[in-house]
Amino acid sequence: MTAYGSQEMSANLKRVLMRRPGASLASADPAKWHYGPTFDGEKAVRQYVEFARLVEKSGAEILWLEDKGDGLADAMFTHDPSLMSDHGAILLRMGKPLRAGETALHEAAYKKAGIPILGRIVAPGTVEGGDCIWLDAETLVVGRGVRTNEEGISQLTEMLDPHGITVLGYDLPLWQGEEACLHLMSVMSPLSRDLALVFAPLLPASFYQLLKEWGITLIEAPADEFHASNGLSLNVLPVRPNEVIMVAGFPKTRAAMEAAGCTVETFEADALCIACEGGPTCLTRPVLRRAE
Ligand SMILES: NC(=O)NCCC[C@H](N)C(=O)O
Repeated sequence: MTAYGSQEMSANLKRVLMRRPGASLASADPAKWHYGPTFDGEKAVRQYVEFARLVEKSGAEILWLEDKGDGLADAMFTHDPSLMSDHGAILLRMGKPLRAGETALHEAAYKKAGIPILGRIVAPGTVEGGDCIWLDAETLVVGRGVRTNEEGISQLTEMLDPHGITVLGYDLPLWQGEEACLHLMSVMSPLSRDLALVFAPLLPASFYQLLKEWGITLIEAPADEFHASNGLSLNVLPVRPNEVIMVAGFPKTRAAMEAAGCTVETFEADALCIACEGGPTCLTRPVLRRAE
């Protein structure tokens, strides 16, 4: 099956590219990778099993990449090295130099699955998938920051404009510095077409205004849980509109989403997500999302 296509963030997740962490993560040097004090490679591998079980339970087909010890510890965060469109996959160029080798893994996986490549970001451009949010099928918002630069956004614009897609770039704050991971998706998780979980203090102000203009209801992520989780309380994965998977341990954030009509599943991820600076959305590269 070669099905692909995704120009939205919360329609039913039908197919997804994921990489099971193994030897590379288990032996990662936390100082080199900027992993936090709760990092424990073996525990992270175990926590991932539970996350994968939740994705499988949702009914999504998983295209698996395996970690056979190539040293690419961050490669489990498959959201970032490529982006999917209805016209094929876009191979990205990572802003974090340690992650440069991951794009080739995605390219090989798409080739094997028979999924066409629409284009690729080339030097000096950089774009990471976590900085890209489809507001609708014709509008891609991209965060400009440490990981994604202006040149990368220009290349995306040239690639997508012929398909009737507008690319809008917004400056991200520096927050915890150049070594840390702050993507646009670190401060906003779309939950359905008109509902999103946000941490407004770190959103680009004019993007916040755009979301309001578009009539998107914003759930404010409780600040104490956002900070306690290194921002990961906010990174939630919709497997269907308003049906999400989140990291366990953030009851106020969970209750805020439930009060807005969401169903929430959780998994323990102190060693996997909080330590490694990436949540459930980052652990998945949607290949096919469809309303039906
Ligand atoms: N989309 C995401 O927010 N991905 C998280 C990536 C975390 C990884 N340790 C990184 O620094 O790139």
